[in-house]
Amino acid sequence: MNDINPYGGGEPPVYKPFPVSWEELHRYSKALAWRLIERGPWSGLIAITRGGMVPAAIIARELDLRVIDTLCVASYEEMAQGELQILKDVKQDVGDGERWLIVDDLVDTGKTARAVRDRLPKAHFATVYAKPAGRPLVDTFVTEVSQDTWILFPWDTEPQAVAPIAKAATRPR
Ligand SMILES: O=P(O)(O)OC[C@H]1O[C@H](OP(=O)(O)OP(=O)(O)O)[C@H](O)[C@@H]1O
Ligand code: HPA
Ligand SMILES: [Mg+2]
Repeated sequence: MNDINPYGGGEPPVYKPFPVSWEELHRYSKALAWRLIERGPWSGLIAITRGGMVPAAIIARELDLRVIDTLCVASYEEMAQGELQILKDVKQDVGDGERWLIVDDLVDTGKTARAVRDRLPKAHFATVYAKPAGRPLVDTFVTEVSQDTWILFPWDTEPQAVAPIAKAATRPR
């Protein structure tokens, strides 16, 4: 198994890297929009910052939604999960969230989704990617990846040279 911790330092968690390109993210976000249009109509969309803003923009365009709000949540510092902080609440009067769509890039442990659902219990929670621990908290998603996967989003990565697999596999760690 490959292991990654692109940020270096400390005890690196061992994950399978799962790189995602802009094109893939666009395609999967559009696939999510196809699933969501059948569940509408929606009063508007709430993006969970920051990762949710990219799929939210694509979904809002596809579903022709123009009322967009944000719920600003911070939980991870690089790859380390910290204490979840709600930095800014929804500004729009959305009540219990009924007929509102919440969009995030992924659910991992489900901690973020649980905090958001506690605030907006009737809203529809949608993500592009889901790991098994968080999957029960999502109403609609597109792609499941294993819990020991780290999804590398295009905004967190840049192309760089890598050793051939044969050389990397024999290199002492
Ligand atoms: O299911 P969980 O274990 O809670 O993890 C999922 C959340 O973690 C990431 O956000 P992060 O807090 O890293 O902030 P960011 O969106 O600004 O990158 C991701 O965008 C999800 O919102
Ligand atoms: O797999 C992931 N990738 C990027 N950000 C994340 N935040 C929680 N899990 C992940
Ligand atoms: Mg996030």
